[in-house]
Amino acid sequence: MGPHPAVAAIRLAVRRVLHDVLNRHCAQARTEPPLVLVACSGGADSMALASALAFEAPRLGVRAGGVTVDHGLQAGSDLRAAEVVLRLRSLHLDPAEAVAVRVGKEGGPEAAARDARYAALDAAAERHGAAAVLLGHTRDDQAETVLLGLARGSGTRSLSGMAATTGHLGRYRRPFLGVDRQTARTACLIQSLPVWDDPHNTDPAYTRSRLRHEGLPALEKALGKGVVEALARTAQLSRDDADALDSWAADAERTIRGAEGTLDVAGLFALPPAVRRRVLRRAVIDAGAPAGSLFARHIEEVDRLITAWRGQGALNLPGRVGVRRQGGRLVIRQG
Ligand SMILES: Nc1ncnc2c1ncn2[C@@H]1O[C@H](COP(=O)(O)OP(=O)(O)OP(=O)(O)O)[C@@H](O)[C@H]1O
Repeated sequence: MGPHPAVAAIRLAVRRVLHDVLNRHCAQARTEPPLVLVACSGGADSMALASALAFEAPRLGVRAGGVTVDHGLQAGSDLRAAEVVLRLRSLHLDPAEAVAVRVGKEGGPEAAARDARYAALDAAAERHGAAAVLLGHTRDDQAETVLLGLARGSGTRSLSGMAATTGHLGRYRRPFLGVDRQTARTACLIQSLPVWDDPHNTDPAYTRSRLRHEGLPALEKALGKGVVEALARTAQLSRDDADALDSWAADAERTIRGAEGTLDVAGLFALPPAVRRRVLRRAVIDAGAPAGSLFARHIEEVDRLITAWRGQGALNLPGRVGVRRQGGRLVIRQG
């Protein structure tokens, strides 16, 4: 008898990614087997991921380990991290380690914890020479990300949600973007994997938690099942659109950029708005604005300097970046 369908589904998802990691590794003419780490919070999604990695890796000649990050935000978080390490070891993942981080305040508590976590995962990947780090984001997480983007009035890039492959040299992989959360949970149950339920995930103080427990169920009630799948599909379609527009913008930019920090207004004006906004966003980031603090409304303000005000106009953006219209040029500079 084969494995339970939920277990088969998570293993297949991981196998696909490992094949890809192996192909890339071989293309680099490496002789030693690649190391793949799972980023594990101890929650159901990443425990299911750890179990599938532990099962598939030895069959494909891949070394597998795990890292858990202790954000130090709750009492006893160090004990929990130590327990996650024991669980990873019991799956024969080696290395298995806990990394403690200091969470700053920049951008709010959730963003600060995320930044600290990725910095720690990057450092762990470098330390161990890992070819890839697996993250347990599921299709439901993807649907939530798309809905949050819609509610904020975001463009196609934000609506494309999380990428399956991302980070330095495509280090981060999300094998479960096509797997729903219930499947991951069932796989944990079937395999008797102990999981830790993060209280933040059910705390109505958090937007994502309200969306998960109230918003999406209400949508499904109104529109029928399949909303999560449809939103995840929207993410993929938006990603394709955003990639195409990005490459159009990169081409356009070459002809529109003048001396350092200037753009040709007539050239910008001739572009379709979606392409123009991309060129502007890149120019503003290049001038020193932090990408994370730059929202669609900022770029719309810059855009209005080109489309609505003829001749003059100036504005200030995050990162002390100033934009001013000077005749036929848009000057974007920090300072
Ligand atoms: N403390 C942590 N240590 C290591 N990896 C983490 C940690 N927190 C999150 N991750 C990684 O990021 C992924 C997404 O985490 P997030 O908390 O947003 O989602 P989740 O749906 O609650 O996942 P999980 O059930 O695995 O906790 C996790 O599946 C895991 O791979």
